[in-house]
Amino acid sequence: MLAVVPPPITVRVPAKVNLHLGVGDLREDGYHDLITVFQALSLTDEITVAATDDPGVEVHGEGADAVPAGPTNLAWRAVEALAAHVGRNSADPKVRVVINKGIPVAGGMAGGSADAAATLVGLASLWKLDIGRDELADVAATLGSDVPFCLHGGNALGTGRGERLVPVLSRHSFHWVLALARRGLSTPSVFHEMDRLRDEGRPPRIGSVEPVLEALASGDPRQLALLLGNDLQAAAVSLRPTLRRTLRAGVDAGALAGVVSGSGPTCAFLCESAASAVQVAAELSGAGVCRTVRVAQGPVPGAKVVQREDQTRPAPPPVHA
Ligand SMILES: C[C@@](CO)(OP(=O)(O)O)[C@H](O)COP(=O)(O)OP(=O)(O)OC[C@H]1O[C@@H](n2ccc(N)nc2=O)[C@H](O)[C@@H]1O
Ligand SMILES: Nc1ncnc2c1ncn2[C@@H]1O[C@H](COP(=O)(O)OP(=O)(O)O)[C@@H](O)[C@H]1O
Repeated sequence: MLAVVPPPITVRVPAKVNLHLGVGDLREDGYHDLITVFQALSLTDEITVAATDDPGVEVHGEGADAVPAGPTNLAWRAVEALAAHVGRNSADPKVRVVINKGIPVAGGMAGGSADAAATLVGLASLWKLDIGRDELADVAATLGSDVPFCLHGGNALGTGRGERLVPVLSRHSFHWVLALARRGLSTPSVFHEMDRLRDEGRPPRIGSVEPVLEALASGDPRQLALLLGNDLQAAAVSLRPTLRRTLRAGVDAGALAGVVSGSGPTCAFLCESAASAVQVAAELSGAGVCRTVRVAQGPVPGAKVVQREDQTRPAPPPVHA
């Protein structure tokens, strides 16, 4: 009898920006306690998981060369973790993962975490698992601090390492311009640099989170712009001093405010409207302060299976007169 091979599953997953990233002291386990407000943005990766006799990971798209295609890829670690969790053979999971990157690599936008979250959602569907989002989030948290939020999407308040989430309501969409850098920054190095700067007595810590939650609820981008804050920003700028110029250029171009996204080096600029974001993006891309710019909006949903009719279709062949 012929075995029925399930069709491949494609999952779309968003990047994140931290609207507020308050970092506590270094813990004994090497992590820092965080109080953060995440927002999921319409800058996405697409992951396809398929049953196969030729297992492995393929990476395509922007920055693919900088992403490991072997067992250290976070998506592959997600395959192994979920297989082990549900009692499948994690040493030979017979799965192929194809990653299409749209999220900048090592950009402080949770690209690797997004791929891990998408892989969990894809495999739950491919393997027809009877597993709830909470159980999936527990597996996600073993893979990285940001992975649960990539499953969750929307807006959320993150505590602990960032893995404990409470949904946060917001009104309206917010419009962003993202300035992508030529080279990434390593997350652990930025946390180390922040500890070093604190040992030297600098810099001041950001304010409390409550006003940020109120601004999100109000939906007023001007109110939110005044409150964007990131305790890792000074460390990212210390390691990459050109970011100071990028942050200034975005505001000069008409953004309401700019902030380094997570551990950087991507800079995120909050704009008044969709039209303003397009204008800011055009001006910023001519300013020579970043590799490229993207326009995005948030919040958007977390990792989600792409229904067949929504899948990115190949471009139609050119029509000749
Ligand atoms: C800084 C943030 C903010 O959202 O995002 P990114 O800039 O990476 O996107 C996250 O906390 C990153 O989360 P993630 O990228 O999943 O980090 P993990 O793999 O869990 O940890 C990588 C390393 O970062 C440091 N780390 C991470 C999280 C945390 N709360 N405290 C830490 O000190 C530790 O040195 C850890 O070994
Ligand atoms: N699927 C993946 N996508 C991107 N990076 C990955 C992936 N798997 C492992 N990595 C590694 O994780 C590092 C951090 O990348 P990423 O998650 O994109 O950035 P950040 O932690 O700044 O949000 C990269 O330098 C890369 O080597």
